[in-house]
Amino acid sequence: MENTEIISFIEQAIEARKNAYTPYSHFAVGAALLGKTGRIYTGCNIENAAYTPTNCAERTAFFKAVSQGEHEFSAIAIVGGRADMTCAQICPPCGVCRQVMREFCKDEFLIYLGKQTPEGEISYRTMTLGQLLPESFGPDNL
Ligand SMILES: O=c1ccn([C@H]2C[C@H](O)[C@@H](CO)O2)c(=O)[nH]1
Ligand SMILES: [Zn+2]
Repeated sequence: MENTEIISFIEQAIEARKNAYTPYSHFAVGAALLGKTGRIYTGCNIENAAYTPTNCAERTAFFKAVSQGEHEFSAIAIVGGRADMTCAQICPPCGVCRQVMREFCKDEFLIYLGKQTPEGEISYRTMTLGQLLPESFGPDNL
């Protein structure tokens, strides 16, 4: 993906973040997941009064995609921050989401950690799954 494509990919994560359901943490996260078919699946975090059933934005995107028959992915964009603010700082995926990524993606899977200034300027850091989850346990280990 070239830079302008990555920016519009991150914009889709920013748009998905608007649907985050976060009455407990007030921390809203959005994700956009690019399947190898070219389709994009978005997700937001969805919290729960019992707390532990909470689903992260990244897993929402993965589970939507898999439930629609897509199993191979190239990249994910993630943005997050206080619900009443723009995502001014990057939001790395939690360990559970990294492991869910590992189920469907190899070390080369691209993770764009986006952020946006209150003025609207978007920037990002590019990481791979191999960097965020080294020496991982995956389907090949069984
Ligand atoms: O990468 C992350 C980190 C946190 N969260 C959610 C879980 C919870 O709803 C809130 C605070 O942890 O943010 C995500 O969706 N993705
Ligand atoms: Zn997570």
